[in-house]
Amino acid sequence: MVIGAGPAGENVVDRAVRGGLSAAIVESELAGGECSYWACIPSKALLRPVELHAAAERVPGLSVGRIDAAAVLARRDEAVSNYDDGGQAKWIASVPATLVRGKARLDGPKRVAVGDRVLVARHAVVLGTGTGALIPDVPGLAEAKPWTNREATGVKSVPRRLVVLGGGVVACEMGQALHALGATETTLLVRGGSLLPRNEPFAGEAVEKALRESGIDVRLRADVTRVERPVEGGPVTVHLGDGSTVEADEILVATGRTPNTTGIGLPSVGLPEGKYVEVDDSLRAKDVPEGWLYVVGDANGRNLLTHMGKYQARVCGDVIVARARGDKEDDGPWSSLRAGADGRGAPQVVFTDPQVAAAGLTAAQARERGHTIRVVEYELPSVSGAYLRADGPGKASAVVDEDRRVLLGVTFVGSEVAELLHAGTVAVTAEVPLERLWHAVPSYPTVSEVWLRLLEAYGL
Ligand SMILES: Cc1cc2nc3c(=O)[nH]c(=O)nc-3n(C[C@H](O)[C@H](O)[C@H](O)COP(=O)(O)OP(=O)(O)OC[C@H]3O[C@@H](n4cnc5c(N)ncnc54)[C@H](O)[C@@H]3O)c2cc1C
Ligand SMILES: NC(=O)c1ccc[n+]([C@@H]2O[C@H](COP(=O)([O-])OP(=O)(O)OC[C@H]3O[C@@H](n4cnc5c(N)ncnc54)[C@H](O)[C@@H]3O)[C@@H](O)[C@H]2O)c1
Repeated sequence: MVIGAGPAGENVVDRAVRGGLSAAIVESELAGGECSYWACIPSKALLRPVELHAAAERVPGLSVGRIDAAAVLARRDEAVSNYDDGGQAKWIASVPATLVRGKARLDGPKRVAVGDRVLVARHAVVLGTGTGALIPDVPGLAEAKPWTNREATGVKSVPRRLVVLGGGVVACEMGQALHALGATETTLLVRGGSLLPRNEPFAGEAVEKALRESGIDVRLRADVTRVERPVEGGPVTVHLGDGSTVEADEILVATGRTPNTTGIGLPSVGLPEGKYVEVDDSLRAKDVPEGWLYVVGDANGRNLLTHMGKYQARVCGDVIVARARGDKEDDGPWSSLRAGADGRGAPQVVFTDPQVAAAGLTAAQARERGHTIRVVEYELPSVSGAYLRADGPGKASAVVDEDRRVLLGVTFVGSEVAELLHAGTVAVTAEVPLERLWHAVPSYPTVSEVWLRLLEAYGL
């Protein structure tokens, strides 16, 4: 029994059925989850024309017209299947698995209640309930009915004046997209001293510079004290600690996520509500007797990314099958029955222009974990391929483990660097020795030649 048909829950079902088990999946909203309708898919549909427009403008000889916001929103609607999950329901049926519509809650060991029905699992129950937007406890904010990722990705009419709270991935991506689509007066109120604080510092700096150059007002160390919206649907005023105010037509809250673990019966199995559910590397919830409860995706708080949730789901489905069969389990770090990649620094792309693509550890994280490291960097415009593409500014960095001469992490910042990332994920995950990486020759003149330049910068 799986609760939540987001990308993580759906993939558990797929693996469990492939392994010979039967499965049912309960969904209270749309099969496909947050990712398909209000997160990854619509946000990237909105960002793609923005990045392409900027890329085309950088190439001498091309002149591109204005972005047609109405056409972009129409394509977004197509990308989210007009908020109709018929295609996903069909896919679940084809697995084959049973889709149960309704809000599920645990009702004691292996028991799942949906309305007045109780379904009993033979082997396991898996939670894949995801997260919702976290609204910080700022006086007046909740009453002002702020936009979350849902309203921002589902935007029908772009507000002229937009204020965004936050400086993480959602704030940067949606701030840039909405600004380019018509929010000419966009202000980012960032609590900390930089954007994208989980990445290498040069990444946040590059995105900040690009946002500022496009006309977005980025205010770092902003202390939001109070929000007012006296008339519903009217303008909103944000008060800051220094006495200044920002007035806008809409306010978007992008200050992180909160797990959907309240009201789903966790106390009936001895677990607290409203927290990420802690799991072991086989995705089994800790402190549940007989180990029948698993948690995948955002709800376990390990890595709030679709691809990592799907990875955990593949592991979890296979674990449930192996345990149902009574197979002997290899529990080594690279066992297919353990989510060993989770703690090594998940690959992630921030789809702004410039993009930020990173895998493994940042230099700061590597130092914190006690590694002896050396960091090498290279400017992307000095790579022939990037120059020919007229990619504009960009930079790559690699964190080298000096004891083992392998890469612990890589970061690329620049136009459309997303597709450079998987080579980095492979090198970091497979712990390819630098001396062997030296023989992986990048084609000329591609942007991938930055790999060669990084190794040369290291001294090879
Ligand atoms: C704006 C935005 C953009 C993002 N972009 C990216 C991106 O580009 N790449 C990326 O990797 N990640 C991205 N993410 C993160 C990504 O959306 C999440 O990591 C991903 O959706 C998590 O998948 P999940 O299956 O764990 O949960 P979800 O996608 O949240 O799905 C959970 C499902 O469970 C259902 N559910 C919850 N409770 C119950 C219940 N009691 N009964 C029945 N059903 C229930 C929900 O209705 C939902 O359908 C983005 C996030 C946001 C907010
Ligand atoms: N392209 C992608 O992979 C992608 C895109 C969007 C979201 N996501 C994932 O979704 C998750 C949520 O993204 P997010 O941007 O909402 O969260 P985040 O955790 O990335 O960033 C939250 C930001 O809000 C700030 N903040 C927190 N509380 C605040 C407050 N009270 N006032 C002002 N600022 C405050 C934090 O300092 C931080 O900068 C992330 O884990 C992210 O990885 C991924």
